[in-house]
Amino acid sequence: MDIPPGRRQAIMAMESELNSYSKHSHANNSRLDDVWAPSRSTRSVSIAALQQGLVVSCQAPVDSPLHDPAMIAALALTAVKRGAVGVRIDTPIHVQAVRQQVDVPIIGLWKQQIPGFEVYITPQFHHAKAIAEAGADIIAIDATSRPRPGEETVAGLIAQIHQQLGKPVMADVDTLESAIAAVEAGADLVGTTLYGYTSQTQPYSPPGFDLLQQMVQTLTVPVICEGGIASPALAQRAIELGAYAVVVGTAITGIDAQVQAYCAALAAIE
Ligand SMILES: CC(=O)N[C@H](C=O)[C@@H](O)[C@H](O)[C@H](O)COP(=O)(O)O
Repeated sequence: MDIPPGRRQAIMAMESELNSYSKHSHANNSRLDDVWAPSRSTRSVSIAALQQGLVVSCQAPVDSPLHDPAMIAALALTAVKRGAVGVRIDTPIHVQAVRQQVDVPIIGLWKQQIPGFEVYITPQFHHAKAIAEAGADIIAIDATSRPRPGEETVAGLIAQIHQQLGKPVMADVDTLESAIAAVEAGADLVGTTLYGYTSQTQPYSPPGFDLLQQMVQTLTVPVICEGGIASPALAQRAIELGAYAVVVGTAITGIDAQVQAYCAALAAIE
C-alpha cells in the first residue's frame, strides 16, 4: 500500500519520538536522570505538531532595536496568534522571554562566533544546555562537516543533548552528506538551514529545493525547509516537495534586512 509522503513523515516522526523517549528511559545514569528529570516531565514536545505548518524564525541582528527579549517575544506571540505552529529563537534570554508567551514548540539555538571556527549555530554542548534550560523544546545545532572546537563531534553533541538534556535535535545542514551523517548520529529533524552558507554550497542561494528533495527521498526523519523562503508560494512549494514543515525568518520578521533591501533598491535608481 502506498503511504502518502506527508503521512509517512508523520509516522516516522512519531517513531523517532518514541525511539528518543525510550532511549532516555533506558538511560542508566541516575545522577543525570535526577538532574534532568524535572525539565523532561514539565514539557514533552510533539514534533508531530509541526507537520505541514509554518515555523517563524524570530531573530534580529545584534545592533537592531528588535534584538531585545520583549521585542522578540512580541514577534513570536504575534506569529503564533496568526497561525504559526512553532518558532525558532536565538539566544537564551530570548528563548526564556518567548517561553513565557507561547506554548508551541520552540526550536532554540545560540549563535556564537568562536575564533578559528566557522560553525556558529549552537556550536558546543554548553550552548545547547543554556538553550534547553531557557525553555527550548528542540535544540538546533550546526551539523555540517566543518571542524568544531574542542573534542566535540556532531555525533557526540547529539548524544549529549539526548542523554543529558532530554531534548530532540534539529540538525542544520548544507549538503546531503552532512544530512545523512546527522541522521546516522541520531538527529531527530534535519533542516536545509545552511544551504548556501558554507564554502561547499556558497555558489548556491537558498531555498535549497534540490537539497530538500534529495533529503526527503533519502532520510528517515522529518526534513525541514529553512532558508530563503521569501513568499507564501515558496512555502507551499516546499511542502509539496515533501518538507515536513517550513521555517521562515527574514520574509516575515526581518525588518532590518527588508528595509535595507528596499532602500538599496531605491538608492540604485539613476
Ligand atoms: C544561515 C543562518 O544563520 N540562519 C539562521 C538560523 O537560525 C537565521 O538567521 C535565518 O533567519 C533562518 O534560518 C531563516 O532563514 P530566512 O531568514 O532566510 O527565512
